[in-house]
Amino acid sequence: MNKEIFLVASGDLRIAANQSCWETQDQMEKALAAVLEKFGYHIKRAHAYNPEKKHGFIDSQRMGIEVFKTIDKDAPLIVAESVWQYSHHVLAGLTTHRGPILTLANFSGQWPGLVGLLNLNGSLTKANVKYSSLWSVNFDDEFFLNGIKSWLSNGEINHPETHVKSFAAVKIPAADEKIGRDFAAKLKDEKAIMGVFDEGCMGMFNAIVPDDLLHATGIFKERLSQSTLYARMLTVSDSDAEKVLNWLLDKGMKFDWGTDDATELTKAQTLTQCKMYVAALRLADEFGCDTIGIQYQQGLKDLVPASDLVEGLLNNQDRPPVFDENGKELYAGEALPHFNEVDECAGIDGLLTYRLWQKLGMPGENTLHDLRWGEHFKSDKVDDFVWVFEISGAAPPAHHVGGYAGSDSIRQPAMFFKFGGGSLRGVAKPGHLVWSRVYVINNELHCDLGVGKAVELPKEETDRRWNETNYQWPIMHATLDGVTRDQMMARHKANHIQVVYATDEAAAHRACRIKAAALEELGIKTHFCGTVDVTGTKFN
Ligand SMILES: C[C@H](O)[C@@H](O)[C@@H](O)C(=O)CO
Repeated sequence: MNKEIFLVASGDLRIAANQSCWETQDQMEKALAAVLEKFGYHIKRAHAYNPEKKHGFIDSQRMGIEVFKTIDKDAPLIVAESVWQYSHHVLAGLTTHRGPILTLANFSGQWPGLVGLLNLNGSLTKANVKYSSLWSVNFDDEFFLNGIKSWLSNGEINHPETHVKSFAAVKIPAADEKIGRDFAAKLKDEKAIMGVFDEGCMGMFNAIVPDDLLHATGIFKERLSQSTLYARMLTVSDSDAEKVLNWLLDKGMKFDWGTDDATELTKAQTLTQCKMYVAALRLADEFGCDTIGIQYQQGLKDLVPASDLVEGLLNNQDRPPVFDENGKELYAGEALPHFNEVDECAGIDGLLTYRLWQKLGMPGENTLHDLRWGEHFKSDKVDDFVWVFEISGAAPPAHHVGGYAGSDSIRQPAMFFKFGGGSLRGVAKPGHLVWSRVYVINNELHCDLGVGKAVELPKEETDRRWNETNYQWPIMHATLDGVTRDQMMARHKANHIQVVYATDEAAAHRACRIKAAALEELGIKTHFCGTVDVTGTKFN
């Protein structure tokens, strides 16, 4: 391989995020350069630090296109990430790059860099761009060194996928298959509407499902606008907003209110969020939506506080009642599954899972999380690699220890959310899980799924993990059965992962099989990851 390797770093659109994260990115690039020098390779940054902006990231699609004009198309190229990044900043350039591409991140939770890497990988996969990927805590471990040697000598890294079994290659019990297929056939026949409040959040190309692929599942998009949502918020009365807030306070939910609008959560911000909650349900009802996604970024973030509290409430079956202007209760007694950051892949999954779980007699509340980071943890209750699943919004209080009373709302970090607003935060209760992810590859919908557990960690460890990441956001301590950290990182084609609880371990395995059959019936090719009891013999 050419001894000179180009490096690009895609960043956020929000200048405050790019400035806050620059130091970490710079340190990471220096550590990487030192390792590559040892192997006789030299890094050439394709874009310089910008002293006026005070960061060295590609911060727009236009800038990315201009930077790629200066890169030799046949040269080896590393996309190095230690921050949350917008994939479309570099996607255009990467689609026409001919040399070997390596996407790489430091395995750290400080900023959502791993989340950015996984989004980029999912986006490149959907765009049919060939790439290799690597991650490392200090760039000195065997896994990383073997990977980088392989890339430097062959221009590629092949991560084994021995933990994956495709649905087409196994035989699940006929009774499970029938339940899943019958359920999905009905869903497909009856059809469903996915309300999309402004498509394409934060450059997440992988999160946009092409309409023709979606239509084949029986789901159709209703393209809605966040401008309409804002206009509708203006029509919600103060007393309707107060009723929502009082309902939450009566349930015991806590709000970390202060008085400084710029740095603290204020009651006024929370009340605006309550108006958004009411407006979202009224609009969803008006358009007959079965699920909705509000992106918040690009547009709404410049007008009002964050949508995160709203998203968590919508995803919970027990939630403040909302009425239309004629007094009819909307979606009475039901959640309105919400896909955070308008991640349409999660939207398909969230809707199907909510309804299927109810059919199976289990609570249907589910959510996406970011696959944020993780570390091995050993105690008398767990000895495993424990992931930090964490997301700014969308986690339903039903997932939290103590429900509403165990949940609180903390001001969103100013670097991402200048108008504040609170989260709906809690610690996910211990229990058995089914995890999944729908993604696009070769212009087809696929889904990986498996089983795992939300585990209990000591309070100090929860606090440590929160402080290493975003203490404002809901957290789940998750272990994945039969899938190692590196298998997960190598295979997962998205920044998000969907999770739902099952009543016990046997139910998790059975529901995972049934869900796979349902997805197959919708035309989504499924793949069991890890030690799923596909034959249904382990728990008899
Ligand atoms: C606020 C941040 O940009 C987050 O939205 C980001 O880390 C994500 O959640 C990406 O999925």
